[in-house]
Amino acid sequence: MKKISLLGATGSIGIQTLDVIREHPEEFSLAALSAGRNIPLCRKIISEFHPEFVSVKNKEDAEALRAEFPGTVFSYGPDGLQEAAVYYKTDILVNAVLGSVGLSPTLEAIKLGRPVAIANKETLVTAGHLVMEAAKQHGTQIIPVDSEHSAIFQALQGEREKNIERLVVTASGGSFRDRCRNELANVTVKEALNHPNWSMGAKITIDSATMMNKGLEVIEAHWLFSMPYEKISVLLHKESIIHSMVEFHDSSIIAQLGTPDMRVPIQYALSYPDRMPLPSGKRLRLEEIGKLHFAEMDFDRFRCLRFAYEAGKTGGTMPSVMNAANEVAVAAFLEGRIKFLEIEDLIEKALIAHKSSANPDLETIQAADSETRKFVKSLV
Ligand SMILES: NC(=O)C1=CN([C@@H]2O[C@H](COP(=O)(O)OP(=O)(O)OC[C@H]3O[C@@H](n4cnc5c(N)ncnc54)[C@H](OP(=O)(O)O)[C@@H]3O)[C@@H](O)[C@H]2O)C=CC1
Ligand SMILES: CC(=O)[C@@H](O)[C@H](O)COP(=O)(O)O
Ligand SMILES: [Mn+2]
Repeated sequence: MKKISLLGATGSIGIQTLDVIREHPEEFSLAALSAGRNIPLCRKIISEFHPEFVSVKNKEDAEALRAEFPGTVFSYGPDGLQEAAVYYKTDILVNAVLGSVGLSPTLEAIKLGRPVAIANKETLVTAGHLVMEAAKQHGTQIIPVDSEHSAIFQALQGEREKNIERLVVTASGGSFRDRCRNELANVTVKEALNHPNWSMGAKITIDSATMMNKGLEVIEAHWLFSMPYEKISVLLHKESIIHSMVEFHDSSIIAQLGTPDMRVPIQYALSYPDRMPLPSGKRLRLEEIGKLHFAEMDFDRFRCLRFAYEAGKTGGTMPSVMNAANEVAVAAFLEGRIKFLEIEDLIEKALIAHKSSANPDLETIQAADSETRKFVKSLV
């Protein structure tokens, strides 16, 4: 029985992680969780899974829940998130919280040598050097949950790093993949949230439409697989059937395929190195799909992807600045305060205004993050 600590239990990845736990009651149980503001859902999860420890965003919510569930320990805020991540009875942390708030709890779990199944891509983008260094130092396993990185991780099983020619990260193209740039000026939030293949949280769905999601994933791949940016390519693949690939020196390409169902990479991260059935999952039938399509990435159409390669190559605090600017800009777009194309304009302004500090520690990263948030908010 693997006891799980789940950060972001009320989100898209969190809910699908609970689906996996529900399908395998003999193998997995939920020992600790964190939620944000969705208290009705949090309440339902507690009633079904009986976790021992729960953290929520606000103190008042924690107090109300404590009165309702006297057998559970409650906490709140950033400290609570951290306590949930390192809860002493858990065997693995699933980090499915949204945004750079996921960084400190991940680092704390790594220091305990606790395996981390990582969905929260902002952690690796902002502090990949600290995360991977700490994981090496403490012998902690970092297992990717993001579908592309899970695909690469699976394709690399039994392979040697020295034989890799390049990683190929596939991209669906997002909600506006069939529109040119001048058709994007007045797109609505509702249109942007209509992803062609995946059902995901709002923020990542917008990131997918701007191609920032792929930018974050390129940086994530750089750290997870210690691969130089020159050896990471992005390929448009509109069906999201091939979740990513690895090309080797001998020209062989190994790909991982499947239906667009995040429960598969989540379950693989939990059962790794084993595999388990997923009874309610739909099997891929290529004969029903017929054709798969591929196209080269256009960096002028998708400017955010260019920003991400540049920020990643610059390194230091630049990826944190890009990420923080993106988080603020996407939130402003979702609230209807800016237009879609202003997301990339704001990110560009933040990147231009910032002078990167090399090899930053956690405090420097957090300072760059909060200064950027202030700067971008002042422009919105
Ligand atoms: N969705 C997907 O298919 C994929 C997501 N990812 C990554 O996984 C992460 C989560 O994505 P997703 O599940 O879509 O996001 P959602 O927005 O659906 O869920 C986010 C979760 O984080 C919680 N949360 C948000 N802000 C805070 C905060 N400040 N403090 C504490 N908890 C907070 C939310 O709580 P509440 O709702 O209760 O307020 C919710 O539980 C992201 O980094 C994303 O890029 C990666 C691959 C695929
Ligand atoms: C499910 C998942 O991993 C997402 O990151 C997904 O890949 C988004 O798809 P695109 O960014 O390719 O549109
Ligand atoms: Mn992904």
